[in-house]
Amino acid sequence: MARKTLIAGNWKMNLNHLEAIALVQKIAFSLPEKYYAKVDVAVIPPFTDIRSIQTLVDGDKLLLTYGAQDLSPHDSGAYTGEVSGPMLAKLGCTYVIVGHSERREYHNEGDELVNKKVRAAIKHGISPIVCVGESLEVREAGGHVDHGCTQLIAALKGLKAEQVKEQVVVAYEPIWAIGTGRVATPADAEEVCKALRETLADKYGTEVADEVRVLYGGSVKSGSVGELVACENIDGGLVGGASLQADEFTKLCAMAAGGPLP
Ligand SMILES: O=C[C@H](O)COP(=O)(O)O
Repeated sequence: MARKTLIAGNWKMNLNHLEAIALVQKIAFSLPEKYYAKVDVAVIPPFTDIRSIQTLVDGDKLLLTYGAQDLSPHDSGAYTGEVSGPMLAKLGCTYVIVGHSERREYHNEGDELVNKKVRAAIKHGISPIVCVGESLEVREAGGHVDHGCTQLIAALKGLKAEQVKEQVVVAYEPIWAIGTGRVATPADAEEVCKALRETLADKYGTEVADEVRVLYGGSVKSGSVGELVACENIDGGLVGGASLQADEFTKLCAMAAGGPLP
């Protein structure tokens, strides 16, 4: 079992391409290269920033990777406003977020569409960061574990074990913790992340489940990431607000790698 910690910064609908360049440069400048041996760092900007970030990463041989926040289930055609897997692959995206609760809620994305998007990502060699997570109502009713596991099974429907093992990243994001400042306790996050891994083991075998990275997301900060990634089944963070500030994000990545910045 050799799962490398992943910190992915989901910028959501923030920062134009000039601001994106400035932030990536600051991150690259502030996070010494040695930390990348212990933690994979990714930025997930709006579509309009990706080309600028690609140029920066390629040109300066930066060690961080990048991805997109969504993709179309279709490869091309008359789908106004959509961005396809082949387009993202051509831009060198390593990851794409699929099934984020904000897309499920504001764009009515259901399990079937999430599954199609996951398959589109895999088909084009992009790792889907598959988000699952319950509302406060579901948690208070005690249904959080079942909810996350059911969402995960639906999202991965039709995938081969090899594809899950090599390409899928899972993110447990309880909706009540997103953007609220109310981070889940390590024990609460670990409970669900462990159950998600067990679900993967039941369906695809332990060899697969042991390789898949399961992240936690929801108000993760530099002060909380250490105890989260210390949990056996939490392999990193999907970070929203804290990924928009270079100082906080680099500190967070360093803490996830096991030590503070020098
Ligand atoms: O994708 C990221 C999550 O929605 C977490 O956002 P947050 O760190 O601002 O709570």
